[in-house]
Amino acid sequence: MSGLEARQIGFRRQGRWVLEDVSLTLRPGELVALLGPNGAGKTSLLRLLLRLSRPDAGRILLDGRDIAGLTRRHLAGRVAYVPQGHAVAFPYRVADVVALGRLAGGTMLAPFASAADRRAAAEAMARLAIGHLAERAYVTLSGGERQSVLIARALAQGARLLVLDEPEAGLDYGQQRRLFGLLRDLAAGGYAILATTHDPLRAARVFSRAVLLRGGRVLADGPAAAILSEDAISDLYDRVPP
Ligand SMILES: Nc1ncnc2c1ncn2[C@@H]1O[C@H](COP(=O)(O)OP(=O)(O)OP(=O)(O)O)[C@@H](O)[C@H]1O
Repeated sequence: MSGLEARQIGFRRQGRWVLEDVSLTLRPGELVALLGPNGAGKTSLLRLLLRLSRPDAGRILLDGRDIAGLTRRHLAGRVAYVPQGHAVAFPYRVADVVALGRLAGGTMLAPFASAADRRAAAEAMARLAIGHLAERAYVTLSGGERQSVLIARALAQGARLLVLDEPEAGLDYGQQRRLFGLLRDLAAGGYAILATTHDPLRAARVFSRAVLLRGGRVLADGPAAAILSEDAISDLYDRVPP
């Protein structure tokens, strides 16, 4: 299968299963929301998919191959991570932060960006309409601008699977609308996108699929509009986990 697949993942921390029997697929063209109350295990799952942690049970496959055996370069060429904009503070110009994506994908030979790297970074910035920020220092940007830069960095990386951690955090309404419009366009263009979100009502409208996680287990997985009913949302957030 082309894409990412978690098969019956288990993840233990301090003698407790943080994730148990979690299966999930992410295929080209899908825009998948990962929802769940605080502590449900969303971040832990993202970290496993990005190979930042190793599962204690089950396997994670990328294009049918276990990610445990892939080179860092191969993985970064396929899967890009977009952290929360306010969580990272690069001490660089915006154009350099975007070009860092080329380094992650192994297409840029450190420490200098080639003409092709600069072109890829410029294209990604144009796509996010942030070309005018290229010479600004990243740390001086607003939350929305930072989020756009981090998505541009992921696009410059060349990976077609994007994993985003609460991309709407800290963005005003207009910026959120533009962000989700962009994610939809990318999915329509064949990108596979998985994003955590704390906004089930928007997820029902915008995402093609939703995966509901509670107490480290998958509660539901299916078409976002169908499974994010009012009852399902209150079941997800209002019931105390076992
Ligand atoms: N390294 C660790 N050691 C101990 N407990 C951990 C560790 N990592 C995660 N946990 C626990 O696992 C559970 C899931 O955490 P996780 O951060 O994945 O949840 P989350 O769904 O992302 O929550 P939030 O919405 O608050 O960000 C929490 O109870 C957390 O305390």
